[in-house]
Amino acid sequence: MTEAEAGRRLRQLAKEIARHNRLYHDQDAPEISDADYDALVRENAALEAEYPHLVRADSPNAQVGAAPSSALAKVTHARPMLSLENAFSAEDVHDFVRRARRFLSLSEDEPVALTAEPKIDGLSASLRYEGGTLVLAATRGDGTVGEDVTPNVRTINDIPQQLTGAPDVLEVRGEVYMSKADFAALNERQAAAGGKVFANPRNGAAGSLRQKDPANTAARPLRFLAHGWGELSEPLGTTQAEAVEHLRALGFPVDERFGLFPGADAALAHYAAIEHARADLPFDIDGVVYKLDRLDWQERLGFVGRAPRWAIAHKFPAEKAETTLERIEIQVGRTGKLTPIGRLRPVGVGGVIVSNVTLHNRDEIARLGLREGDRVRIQRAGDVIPQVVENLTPDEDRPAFRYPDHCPACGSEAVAEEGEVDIRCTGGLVCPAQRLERLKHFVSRGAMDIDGLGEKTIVEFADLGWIEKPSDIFRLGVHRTDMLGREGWKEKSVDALLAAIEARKGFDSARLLFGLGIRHVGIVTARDLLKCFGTIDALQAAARGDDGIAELSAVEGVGPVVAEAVHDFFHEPHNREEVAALLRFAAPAPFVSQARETEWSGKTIVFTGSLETMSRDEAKAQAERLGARAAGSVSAKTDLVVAGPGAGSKLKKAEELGIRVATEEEWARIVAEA
Ligand SMILES: NC(=O)c1ccc[n+]([C@@H]2O[C@H](COP(=O)([O-])OP(=O)(O)OC[C@H]3O[C@@H](n4cnc5c(N)ncnc54)[C@H](O)[C@@H]3O)[C@@H](O)[C@H]2O)c1
Ligand SMILES: [Zn+2]
Repeated sequence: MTEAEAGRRLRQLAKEIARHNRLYHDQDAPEISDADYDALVRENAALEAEYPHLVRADSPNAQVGAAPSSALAKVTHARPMLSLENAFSAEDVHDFVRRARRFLSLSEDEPVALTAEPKIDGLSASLRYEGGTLVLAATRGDGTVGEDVTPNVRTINDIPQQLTGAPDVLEVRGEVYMSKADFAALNERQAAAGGKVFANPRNGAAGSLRQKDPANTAARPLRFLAHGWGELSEPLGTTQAEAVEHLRALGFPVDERFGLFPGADAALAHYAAIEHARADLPFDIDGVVYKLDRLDWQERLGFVGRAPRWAIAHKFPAEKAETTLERIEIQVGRTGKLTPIGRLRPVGVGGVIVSNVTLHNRDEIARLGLREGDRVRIQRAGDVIPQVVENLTPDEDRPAFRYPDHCPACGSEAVAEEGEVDIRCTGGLVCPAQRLERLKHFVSRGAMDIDGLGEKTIVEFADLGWIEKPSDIFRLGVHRTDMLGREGWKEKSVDALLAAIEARKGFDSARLLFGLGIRHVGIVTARDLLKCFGTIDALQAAARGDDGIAELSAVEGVGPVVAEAVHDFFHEPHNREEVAALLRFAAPAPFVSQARETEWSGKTIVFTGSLETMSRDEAKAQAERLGARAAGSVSAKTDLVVAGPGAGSKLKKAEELGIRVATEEEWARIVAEA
């Protein structure tokens, strides 16, 4: 590599690592595995070692975490909260001890005692007690400035609010984490409620702690383990082990596997024991942390860059194995996304038998050149789904795996959106894989709003084969007698349901169009489209015309991505048949714009963060009724930003541009008063 190339690569790495730091630490939504992330960091460190004069001011090597979120108040730490240097082998650990010896000028035979304990995969928190009372709790943030999470931390049972016999000023540092079982249950609840699903317990814990509303944190089962301290008005002991024992005596949970060892070899044996127990621990760990026991030595060693010289994290290797990829199968998700799954000849990896791997998407299959029958190396890291990391029998002459261009569940065409790797089935209305989601959406409050047709009933009727597609809802009357014969149905409830359905004939055509569930077509876009074309029939004709996409893109408020989605939808014959049936049975009313002339007419409003009393679509519809336009991104032309909890970059941008920001409550007042 030439020097110029090294410089370019270092710049790329700085940018790339900073992006992953934001995704991981700030948004709690990593895109790559920790092992892949660590590889980028190591590549950066190796290049910096080779070209020390090229080390950048924004070197990832000198940074901790990510800047604190603007949604929470900032706290400047009394003493910085650091990261840890990593070791990946026993040799790295011996090196660490050798470096410390040299730094302290110790003789060869002077023993260097080490503590060793699990490295808990959570997020660090600093708890400040004054006069024995918890007064402040903060996240690490970028190490210097963190986020104030005091009210949130008060909801964690493991953390004492009051201490007896503690130093006047005591900052306890440790890990806020979520157990594996609580994490699985949280994700299940989040998925059922259509909320954010977390990649791992660490992200789940971080997302749960960093809430604007502590009531949200209280609803999440968070725990705490102490492993260190910050500012102190008097020392906790003269050694790490003494100080940790002191914290335990004050009432802080300390992991039972914390131990003191006479030297590196004994500490490494403890590492092996912890690694062996790893799968059975109730929480995720990603390594073992060793610390020099003597605090006077810690003091002298101090820290360099972003990490102390007296501690190191010995990471567990990702677990790997080799086997045969027997088949590649395509699954269709609830939202129509096609996902390739690899069926393997079963193989043991780190104590479990693995027979399936995710192959992610079409690009990943192409990148690895995978075909059925290939020998592959697979990796399982923590509790994540195993993945293929290497194709051991690549062969460019054999034909590549043919990725389907039709949905295996319904035969509709499957397409990728511009710039997207995911391939999706376009036959949403008729695809059995997407049936329940589509039906639920169709009858939902913002769409056809059919009373009495909840999720449970939809599942019941779908199982009976009475409703497969939305138009079947309007033909439910033919099953009236059968319905009456079913448990839980009385004449009154059956007739109420049939009347509610009947009442939706001749209903709002924008709501019907929205109810079709065309990708990217929310209620506002549905109105924009109908404002221009008048009826769904006319819209369909335009979408199918020679210049369909261009014609749709020309509509105010509709961009090329939406235009393409609408075009793809009407291109699919299955969908056209279903739309024709719906127009026949539901006979929607022609579109009438409901916008009023108000002080908000012609203004642009952006909604960001989560809204609690209304759906995003309802909020946009409200804006429309005031004659305003709901936009997706903040620019100098934005007139108002309505920000709910969790608002991120859009809120920040609004603040930078000096744009008016309102809470959901204030927005409700604006709507009521306009
Ligand atoms: N996948 C991604 O995109 C991505 C992005 C950024 C970071 N990461 C992961 O995060 C790591 C870097 O994050 P980091 O800077 O927080 O470093 P780290 O998590 O590897 O180590 C430092 C942290 O370990 C914690 N810790 C847990 N148990 C401890 C114990 N017993 N004693 C002392 N400290 C303990 C402390 O909170 C400390 O801040 C990477 O190694 C990577 O695995 C992943
Ligand atoms: Zn399909």
